[in-house]
Amino acid sequence: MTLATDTAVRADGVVLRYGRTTALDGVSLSLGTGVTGLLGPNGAGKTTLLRVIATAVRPDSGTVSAFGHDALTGPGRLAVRRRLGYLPQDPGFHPSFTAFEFVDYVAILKELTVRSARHAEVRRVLAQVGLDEQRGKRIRALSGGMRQRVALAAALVGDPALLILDEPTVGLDPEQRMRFRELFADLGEDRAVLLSTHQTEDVMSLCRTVVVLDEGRVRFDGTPVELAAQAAGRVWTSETRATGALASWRTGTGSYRQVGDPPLGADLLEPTIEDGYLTLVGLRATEDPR
Ligand SMILES: Nc1ncnc2c1ncn2[C@@H]1O[C@H](COP(=O)(O)OP(=O)(O)OP(=O)(O)O)[C@@H](O)[C@H]1O
Repeated sequence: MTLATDTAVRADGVVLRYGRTTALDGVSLSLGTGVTGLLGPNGAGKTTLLRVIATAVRPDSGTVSAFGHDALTGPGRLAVRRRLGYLPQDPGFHPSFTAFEFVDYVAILKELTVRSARHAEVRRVLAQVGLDEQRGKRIRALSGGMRQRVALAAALVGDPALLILDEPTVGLDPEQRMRFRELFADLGEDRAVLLSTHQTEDVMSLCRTVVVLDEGRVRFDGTPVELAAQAAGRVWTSETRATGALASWRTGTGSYRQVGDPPLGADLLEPTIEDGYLTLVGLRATEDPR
């Protein structure tokens, strides 16, 4: 059974504990076609949530479904895995494999059993990430950015309808980040892409929706513009540093840019997505100390 709507993934009330740590504390969200950004401070539960949706770990409670399949049953899990591409933080490279051999190995695990068709698919995904010339190179000889591309190629095998990417642009230089951005935007045109990142610019330029996770809970779920609007009326500029602001720094022009509670008559600025994020996560930290 598949859902008639655009919803690719639905999670409801997902709880996952590691011993005494509650990594996910009742997470609900749904993902449709397009790129969804997942933002959150270190330890917020982003990787855990991606692993749950990628069926790599089972939650203690709650439900997860993808394309209408219950991801927590055996047959449902298999159906989800067949539609899924997952780029984990550590892809488990074997450094003496070539790029081609690694992606081919992943393709075998993805049940592409006919050798000629599988090799054609491996060449296709390596070309898609711009690595056709390097496919015979050993992974140990590739730069960090190229290794990330190999990992992305592996995730793209079989043209999955759901792509889960855990901090794929970490450690990339600006030019490579731009290339990845272009690729993710293309990929998001006809599939659901869930992208965990610390790069608010990636979210602003790419994502249709953004989810902010903090201490295992969804703090925000909306558009990037709506996230920026969380800081409306809370960003201002002044000649001196304000005390008690969430953030305050001297800009290149010599004046201070500040986020927090502005004084009366403050010279307000247009908030960015980063300001919105800081307002959400920073305020929680000061209002609800646990
Ligand atoms: N295998 C594990 N065993 C025990 N605790 C874990 C395990 N994995 C994660 N945790 C804990 O669960 C919480 C959420 O971790 P998670 O890695 O999902 O966060 P994150 O948002 O991805 O962080 P980061 O941005 O640093 O990657 C943290 O407190 C972390 O220490």
